[in-house]
Amino acid sequence: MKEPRNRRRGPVLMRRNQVQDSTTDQRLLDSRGPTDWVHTDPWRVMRIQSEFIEGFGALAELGPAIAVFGSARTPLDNPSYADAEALGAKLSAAGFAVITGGGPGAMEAANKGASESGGVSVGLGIELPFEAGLNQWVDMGINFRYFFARKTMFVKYSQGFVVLPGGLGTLDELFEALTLVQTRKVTSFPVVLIGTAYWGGLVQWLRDTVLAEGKMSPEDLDLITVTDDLDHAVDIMVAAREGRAPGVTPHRPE
Ligand SMILES: C/C(=C\CNc1ncnc2c1ncn2[C@@H]1O[C@H](COP(=O)(O)O)[C@@H](O)[C@H]1O)CO
Repeated sequence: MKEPRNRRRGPVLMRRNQVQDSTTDQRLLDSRGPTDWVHTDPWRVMRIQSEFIEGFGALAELGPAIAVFGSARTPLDNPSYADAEALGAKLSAAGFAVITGGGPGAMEAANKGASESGGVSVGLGIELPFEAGLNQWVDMGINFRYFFARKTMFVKYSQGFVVLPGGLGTLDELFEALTLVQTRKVTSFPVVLIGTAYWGGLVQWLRDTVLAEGKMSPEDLDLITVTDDLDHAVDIMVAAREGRAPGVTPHRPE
């Protein structure tokens, strides 16, 4: 008797009319057919996964790093630009990689300071409708499509946050950091706001209204330092790295 046509797919055996004429590779490489699946959630989940894989892979061996946030609109001649640039240089000199959002303004300045002083200048860019791309001072850049994947990278790979004057994006990053620490979703890390005149009102409102009305704990406020002194900001980050900062445990116990 003639042996029936058969094909194995892993542990599965198929015979007679169950045998497909095409191979798996052939079907993969065939570009004909519907393409609407690229706009479905299961495919998006794969893209999201790939952003985490790329991010974790690229940043895993970065070493100690500080995230610097601040306005995308800070012009070159603004004192905040000079502060961001000097901060990038000082953090590099203290042995930290500098991670920014990779965009213009304060981000560009911090990357410039880090790069020009021979440090590690990282930009985690985000795809935006009006995006200008990664700034020219980013030496290691990753472009994200999803905000939440990008935010995970800031928190996972930074030992502290320094926040320069900024708008809604900067406030979002600041309050996300504080919320993650408050809810113990992340090991406590220092948050330094640069610019007493710019941030003073916000911190006073947090103290006089939010704290006074029992909507937050005093310890949550202890996380924040407001200063005009860049060296003080860097000292706080160094102290946290060495486990010397009050209320701040070293970020990576492992
Ligand atoms: C607004 C303009 C460009 C925007 N480009 C950005 N590129 C990368 N990251 C950005 C960008 N805009 C906001 N961010 C993130 O939010 C923070 C700054 O937001 P703010 O509202 O300006 O304070 C910053 O830390 C980034 O991570 C063209 O000028």
